[in-house]
Amino acid sequence: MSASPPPTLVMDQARVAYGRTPVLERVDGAVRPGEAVALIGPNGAGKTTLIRAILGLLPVVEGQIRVLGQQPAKVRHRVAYVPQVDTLDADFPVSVAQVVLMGRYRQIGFLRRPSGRDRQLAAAALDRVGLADRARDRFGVLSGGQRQRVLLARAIAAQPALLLLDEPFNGVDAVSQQALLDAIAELKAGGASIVVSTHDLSIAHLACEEVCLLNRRQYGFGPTASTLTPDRLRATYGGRALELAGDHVIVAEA
Ligand SMILES: Nc1ncnc2c1ncn2[C@@H]1O[C@H](COP(=O)(O)OP(=O)(O)OP(=O)(O)O)[C@@H](O)[C@H]1O
Repeated sequence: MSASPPPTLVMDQARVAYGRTPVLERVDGAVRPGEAVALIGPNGAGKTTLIRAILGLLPVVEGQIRVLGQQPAKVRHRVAYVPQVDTLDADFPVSVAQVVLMGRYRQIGFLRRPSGRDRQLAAAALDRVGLADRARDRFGVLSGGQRQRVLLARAIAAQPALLLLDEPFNGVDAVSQQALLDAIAELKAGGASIVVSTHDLSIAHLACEEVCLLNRRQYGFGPTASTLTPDRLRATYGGRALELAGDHVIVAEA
């Protein structure tokens, strides 16, 4: 029997702070190649903060976070990040193809010209999210869901070992949601590890082997089906109303 591969991401009693203010405590867990974990928690729980710590942009003041066995900042070139789409300036005058090609810059360096292979990888990534026909369009004319798919294509073009997605399904229609889910499944099949923050628990059931329940500290980390229990969710969300719909648990935000 072959040993399972080492985890891409390990969090060990991690505590993350903005200056002196701790935002997250006792975060623990591991994500292996080909697996995805959903970060679940209410507004202000610290999901974006954890993503920023995994990127090496915020200090881990106690415990540790390791990516590919190293400090996050040292392996930043192996990690791709898809920010919340509404944090971006849609008026920036750049084409869809140029946005995707930016995913190659960490590999090629900002001063070198992209090679034919870089352009091929970028074109294949745009095709993967179903937007090959929009390559020449200006990024800003696309819908929010389409922009989210372009940003995922930019991340795919980087061929990351670890992909971090911050609420990629917010305000996205069913077509874009399926395109994002398909692309995530393909990335996992290729051996990438994925961390995705989401308010939509059905996404955790559809796309993630594991979930990490957060609200300033960790309320659970483990296999999706056994960890997303009503009791744990109620604890994570501070007792706010929960509604059970078939397999999916919907949290009604107060
Ligand atoms: N730059 C900052 N300096 C100080 N505190 C911050 C900073 N950014 C965020 N915070 C605080 O950290 C806490 C967690 O915020 P974070 O954005 O990580 O939550 P989140 O789970 O991603 O929320 P949402 O679901 O609303 O995006 C919040 O209380 C927020 O006010």
